[in-house]
Parts: sequence; structure tokens; C-alpha cells
Amino acid sequence: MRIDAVTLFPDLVSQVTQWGVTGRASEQGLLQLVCWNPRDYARDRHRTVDDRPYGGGPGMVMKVEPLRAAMHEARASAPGRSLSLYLSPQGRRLDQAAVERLAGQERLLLVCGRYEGIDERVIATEIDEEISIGDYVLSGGELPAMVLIDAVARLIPGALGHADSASEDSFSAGLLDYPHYTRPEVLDGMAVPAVLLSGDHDAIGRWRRQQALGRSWLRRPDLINRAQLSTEDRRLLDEYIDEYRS
Ligand SMILES: CN1CCN(c2ccccc2CNc2ccc(C(N)=O)cn2)CC1
Repeated sequence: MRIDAVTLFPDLVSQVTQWGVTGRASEQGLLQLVCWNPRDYARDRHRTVDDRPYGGGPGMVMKVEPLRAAMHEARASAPGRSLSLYLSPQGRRLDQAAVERLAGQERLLLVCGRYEGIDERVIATEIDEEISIGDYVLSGGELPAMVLIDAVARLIPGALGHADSASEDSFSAGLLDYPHYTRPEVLDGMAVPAVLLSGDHDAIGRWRRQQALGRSWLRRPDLINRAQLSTEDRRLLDEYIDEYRS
């Protein structure tokens, strides 16, 4: 998958291709990330990329021309249509469903805002979707872009080795994960749940599903309401709730 990022800090965004799952995906050619710096398209002597806001007020706004020139170069640099995304607090909240949809695109063009943001006319004419990674304020769109790249890259076929794909499978889509344990078997007097040592893989699977359901019910009831629970799920969750309330 080809992802282009328009950013004043290309060295920050490209770090995502240096480490871990996304690093390997990049090495294997599954993920191709190219960064474009608007400052390289600023034609004045001082390579200006920001300007003062109409209407006054604090801060600066990213200039249209360098941004648009960088976007056009990025689009023209490879075949296929790019879906252009702007990472901003005003965007639609990113969730796994949106990540799965974006992973299906042939190309993504991510625009990372700095300063107070970009000229609204660029959003109106050049951006397909505005996306937020959550309701909090960051200094720029680069970290949200890296979050999105990571989430999307994990879904590229072959990106997750067996070890990771196992964890991906076990994460019952749309619910919280079950608790994980490794050696030692007893830590400061706290023992690993016996079922996990039993070798009974059906019981272990049921226990993990029950934990995922129960933790979702406790911490994220909104996920439970949205989830399609089987009758077995319902039984496991009711058993968990009875235990919790006893
Ligand atoms: C003080 N404000 C300056 C302007 N800024 C801004 C405005 C527009 C675009 C990018 C940014 C960069 N910041 C981001 C970006 C994304 C998120 C998110 N939640 O996805 C949070 N923050 C917001 C903060």
C-alpha cells in the first residue's frame, strides 16, 4: 500500500518505517511511505509556509500554495487515485471500522497540519475526509498520521507475522482483549488463572471469550451494546456478571 504524507517534519513521520511491525512491512515493500515537505515548495526567499490569520487572533495558518503544491506532487508521483485525509480535532473519530475501510484504499494522502491549521479552502477543495484520533489537543497532525499508518499497515496482508496475527485473531473484533499472562506462574503470591495451565483449549477459549465480554461490559458498555452476541456469548457474559455481583 502506498501512503504519502505532507508534513513539515518528514523525519518524524518516517520513523514509523524504522521500527517493529510497520518497519518490517516497509522493509518487505508491503508499505510504501513517502513524505513531502511543503517548505520545499515555498517559492519565496525565506521559504515561508505560514502566514497570519485573517480576522486576527493568535498563531499562524499554513499557507495554501506550498501545501497544495506538495499535495499535487505527491499525487502525481505514483499511479492510482489517493484518498486525501486531513488529521485534525475537527475530524470524524477514527475507529477500527474506519481503519479497515482505509486499508482497502490503493493510496492514502495524509495532510499533517501545524500552527493553527490550514486554510479552510484547501480542506474544501483538496481533502476527502477529516479524521481525528481522539478528543485531545496535539501540536501537529504528524502523530495522528503515524497512528493511522500503524493501524492501517497492520491490516495489509502479510504485514503481521504469525506471532502478531495470532494476537490479531484473538482480539474478538469490537470487544476488549482478554488478560494475558506469562512466566512466572506465581508472582508475589498472585497465581496465573488455573484454566490457562490446564491444556484444555476449549475451556481456555471459553475463558478468554468470557473475559473479553466481561471486561467490555465493565469498562466499555457501549461496545457490548453494539456487539452481535451469540447465545453462548450471552451465557458466558451472564455467568461473568453473576460472579461479579455475587
Ligand atoms: C492548539 N491547536 C492548534 C491547531 N491544531 C490543529 C488544527 C488542525 C489540524 C491539525 C492540528 C494539529 N493538532 C492536532 C491534530 C489532530 C488531533 C487529533 N485529535 O486527531 C489533535 N491535534 C489543534 C491544536
